[in-house]
Amino acid sequence: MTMRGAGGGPPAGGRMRDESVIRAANEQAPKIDGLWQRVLHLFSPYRGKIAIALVLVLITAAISVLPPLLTEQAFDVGLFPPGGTGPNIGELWKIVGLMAVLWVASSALGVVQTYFTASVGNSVMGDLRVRLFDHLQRMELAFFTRTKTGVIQSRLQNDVGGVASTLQSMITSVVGNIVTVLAAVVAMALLSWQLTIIAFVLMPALVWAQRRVGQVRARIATKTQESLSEMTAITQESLSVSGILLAKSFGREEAEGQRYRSENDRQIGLQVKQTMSGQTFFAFVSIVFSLVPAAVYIVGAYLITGGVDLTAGAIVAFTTVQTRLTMPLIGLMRIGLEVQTSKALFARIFEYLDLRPAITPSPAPIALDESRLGEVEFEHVSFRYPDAEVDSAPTLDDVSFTVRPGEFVAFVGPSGAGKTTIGYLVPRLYEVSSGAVRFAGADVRDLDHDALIANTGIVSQESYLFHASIAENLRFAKPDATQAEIEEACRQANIHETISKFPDGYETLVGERGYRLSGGEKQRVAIARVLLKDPAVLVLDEATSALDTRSERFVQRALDEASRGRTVLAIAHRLSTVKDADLICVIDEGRIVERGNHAELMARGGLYAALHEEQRTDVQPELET
Ligand SMILES: Nc1ncnc2c1ncn2[C@@H]1O[C@H](COP(=O)(O)OP(=O)(O)OP(=O)(O)O)[C@@H](O)[C@H]1O
Repeated sequence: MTMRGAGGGPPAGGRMRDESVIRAANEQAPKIDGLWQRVLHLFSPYRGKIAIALVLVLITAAISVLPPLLTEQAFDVGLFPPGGTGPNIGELWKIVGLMAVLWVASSALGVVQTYFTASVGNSVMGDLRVRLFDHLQRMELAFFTRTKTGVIQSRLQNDVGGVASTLQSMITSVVGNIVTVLAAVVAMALLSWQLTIIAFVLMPALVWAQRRVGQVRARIATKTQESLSEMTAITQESLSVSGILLAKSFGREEAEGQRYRSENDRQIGLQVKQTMSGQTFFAFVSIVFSLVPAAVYIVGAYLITGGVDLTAGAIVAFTTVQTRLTMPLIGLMRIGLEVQTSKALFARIFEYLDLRPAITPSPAPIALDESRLGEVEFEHVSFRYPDAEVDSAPTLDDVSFTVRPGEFVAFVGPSGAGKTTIGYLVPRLYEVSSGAVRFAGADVRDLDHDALIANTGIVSQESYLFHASIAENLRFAKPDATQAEIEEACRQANIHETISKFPDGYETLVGERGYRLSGGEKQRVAIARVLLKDPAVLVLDEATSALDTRSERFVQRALDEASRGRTVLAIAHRLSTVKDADLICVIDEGRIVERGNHAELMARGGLYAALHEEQRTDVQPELET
């Protein structure tokens, strides 16, 4: 059984408001339990590749320990053999040859290992992106009405993209560097344990400082990502066709540019702050490491004076290893810092992944009863939008009606009365607050969701087309539609002739959101699209509103034709389009205040008759011109 009612539903992720609002008050990264376990879990499908990469890392690391030890040999056996007999050239060649072989082998292994890490890192990032995309698609409509599109896009692109480098470096750089460092420490300890202590005496302090810097950077990273979100949102809003149209028609380009510039300035500031927050620390680390050889010479001198057996070769080899250790050690600290910083990004990604859709398909769905297909019933339905004030009047209040298969039921009433909302509740785009919506006799909350969607078609007030060809837009409804089917649907929607006249015909690109088409053309393509889907129940929300009188007549006829044998719930402003409806429900302030056919409602002399009169007198002057 699914949860009933918006109030009884899960604490919908949906409850989350626009992130700029939440974060303004709370600039911390979201708290996610078991964050690192979850990050590690992302790698589990790639265990095999990771194992290969790690083996390669270990081999490379093991190999890298040998050359410094060979350096000692080169000095103490090859160049300055005991006894002062001069260099032993034969031995030196062998040692140098072995060194060269080891360097070639370690570089070759490095290339192969990079392939494995890059492939795992990118695959994990790709999986995360797809998981997030799929998850967001399952979120209820209300989530999208309250969250800026750009903010959603930014989590997918900037946050997931931002952790990419960390994902890759986590696999090998961490393990690789740890192994290199450990091996080097072992080599150093073998050469002289006393000098090793000197070399690492400041390490604990550096690790502590690194953690502090990491925490600061994580906080800055959260702000940076929020700012990036905001920038994406501004770009998405201002540089979309609708946005640019609005800015141009109101002469607001400069103001929009200013909005972008000020967020951009904030972004630059944060990026610089983020980069600089680590710089001082790493400058300090570099100084410490650079001073170690000097300290080693001094301490070495004291040790030799004190009777400790230290050869020149051992000191040179020690400082060679120590210098070679510096880069991996700093690398490790950098990764540590990067991982801490990426925590903020991972937290943002998991925060979205943890959002629970307020509307979920029933776990035990009821199969659609084909014999009752076309029946739609509202049973004492009350509804309040999830974001509406709790004590506000409900958008729909105790709405009940029954539509039998093949009937044409119209919903009319003043603007904002709740007509569109009724249309949304049929395919369960929102959950009723109380009462029930029944489709083919079953509660939509219990019904097989795919069957419900497959048998419902909506032509909404604002028809949305993808930036693709007309044919591709139509095939969205039926991917395997033949050209003949497409043309037939377009003929019914009275758009075939128009499309045929376009130079590219059905291959014409409609432009972003269909802006290359006129309002009427776009509307008719949208109608053709739903006709191609051929659903048992059609919700027409002002489907003919964008059409001129002549075109409207054609489409109306087509819709009448398409409505035959189909249940239609028509939401209309123009009462002329619903005169022949089997039932007209007059909605006012969320309630059905009158119902009946046109003649009955006219005879009643109530709201419907008043609206009719209003429209008749409104239309009159237009007809006279
Ligand atoms: N996502 C939403 N969140 C909160 N309130 C909403 C939302 N969508 C609509 N409303 C409110 O619900 C009420 C009913 O809206 P609805 O779109 O159903 O009206 P309508 O009768 O179709 O109006 P119109 O004829 O102007 O299209 C309105 O007061 C509107 O402001």
